[in-house]
Amino acid sequence: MINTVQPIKHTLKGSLRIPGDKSISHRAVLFASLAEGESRIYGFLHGEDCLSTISCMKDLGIDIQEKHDYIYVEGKGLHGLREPENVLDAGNSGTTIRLLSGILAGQDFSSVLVGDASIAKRPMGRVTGPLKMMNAKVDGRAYGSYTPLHIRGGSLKAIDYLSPVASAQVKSSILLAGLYARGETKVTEPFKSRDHTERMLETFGVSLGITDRSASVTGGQSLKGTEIHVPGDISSAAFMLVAGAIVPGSEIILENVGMNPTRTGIIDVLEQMGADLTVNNRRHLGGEPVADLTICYSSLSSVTIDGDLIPRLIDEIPAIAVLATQAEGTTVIKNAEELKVKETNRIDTVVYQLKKLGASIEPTEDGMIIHGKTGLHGETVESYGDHRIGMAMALCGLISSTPVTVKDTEAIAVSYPSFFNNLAYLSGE
Ligand SMILES: O=C(O)C1=C[C@@H](OP(=O)(O)O)[C@@H](O)[C@H](O)C1
Ligand SMILES: C=C(OP(=O)(O)O)C(=O)O
Repeated sequence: MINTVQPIKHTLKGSLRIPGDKSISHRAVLFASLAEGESRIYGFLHGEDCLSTISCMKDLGIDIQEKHDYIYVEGKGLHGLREPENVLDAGNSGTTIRLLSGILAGQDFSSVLVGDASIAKRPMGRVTGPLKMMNAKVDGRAYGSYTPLHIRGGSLKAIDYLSPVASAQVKSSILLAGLYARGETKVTEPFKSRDHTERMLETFGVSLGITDRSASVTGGQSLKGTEIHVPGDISSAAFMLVAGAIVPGSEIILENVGMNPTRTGIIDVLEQMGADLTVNNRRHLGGEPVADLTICYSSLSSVTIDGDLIPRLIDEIPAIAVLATQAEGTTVIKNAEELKVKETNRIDTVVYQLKKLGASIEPTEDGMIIHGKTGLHGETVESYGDHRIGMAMALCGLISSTPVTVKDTEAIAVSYPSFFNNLAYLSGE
């Protein structure tokens, strides 16, 4: 699928309810499946990644049904999964394959996990390594470093793991395996990563030990079915925040956006850049903070983004790079080498596609440098099947002198299926 985005004739105006958070939707389905009794998930994201999680859990014998306004899951308890008859397909979703690996490490049966061509290039050793330390039998290409993964779980031993990367997927995978291990399993990270697993396990009745950069769980605790309300995804909201900040005259209201502090790096960056952003109606939805955001166009200045801010905005960097092209001065993004192992190498894909549109941007070993403010012009750009690259390029079309054509935009359905509809609504079409 190819989409051409025309330069905006007027402004972006209106109020949107952002679709459900992808990270939280995955976890809700996984944990509800492992819980005892029924769960209902409201506000679930019907993105392709989360649908991959549902389909894997169905293949593991869980009854999951789509109801009018919620997803019904009949949990079978920690030991209620059945050996799948076929390979489990995670599609494009790193979260699915890595979190599920942790769960499968605790199962006394054999399973094979695969994904698409992008997943085949992404590192799995970061989870299979510690899972092997816990005594799971895991194999795959390069000794379990790449898919397909074969996991035969069983009785696990607890570990105290010092993760070399700040990754919620690594942390979550090990903690989930830890539910099946004897004793206390602990993960410590260089910087705190998103903590949705810890918060939601608590909602399901599991007690955890949490410190600044570590989380621990004692094995053998059971999960109890519950109701989950999924907030809007700040990573999807980020694209609309950037759109509102760069299209002159815009005013956009985004309702019900997740404001978990481990995810709000984009808010900090917008504020530091001088964006006209207001956060209203702060409240809690289940175990997560949410708010309504109003973004208006304003002039922007450059920032430096590094250190512990990086895990708090890692998925927003493609959108932030577009924002930085419209900010006066030089924006530097560093310590973001994790970008290289996402759906694409997002340092390369962001830099080379933005360059095609006239941006002054260069790659570095661990990030990028963007000189602003530059005008952008129309061109045909690639998304390389990466949802966030596709959306970032589409934003450029709103402010370019001539239309921007983005290739392979079907990938956007991975996280934000209504992206183009939402943009069309805001532009009054
Ligand atoms: O746990 C999660 O839901 C996610 C964690 C992050 O990945 P890493 O754990 O690889 O940092 C993020 O980039 C991904 O989109 C979702
Ligand atoms: C990296 C992402 O997701 P995942 O790792 O689940 O594929 C993302 O959504 O940007």
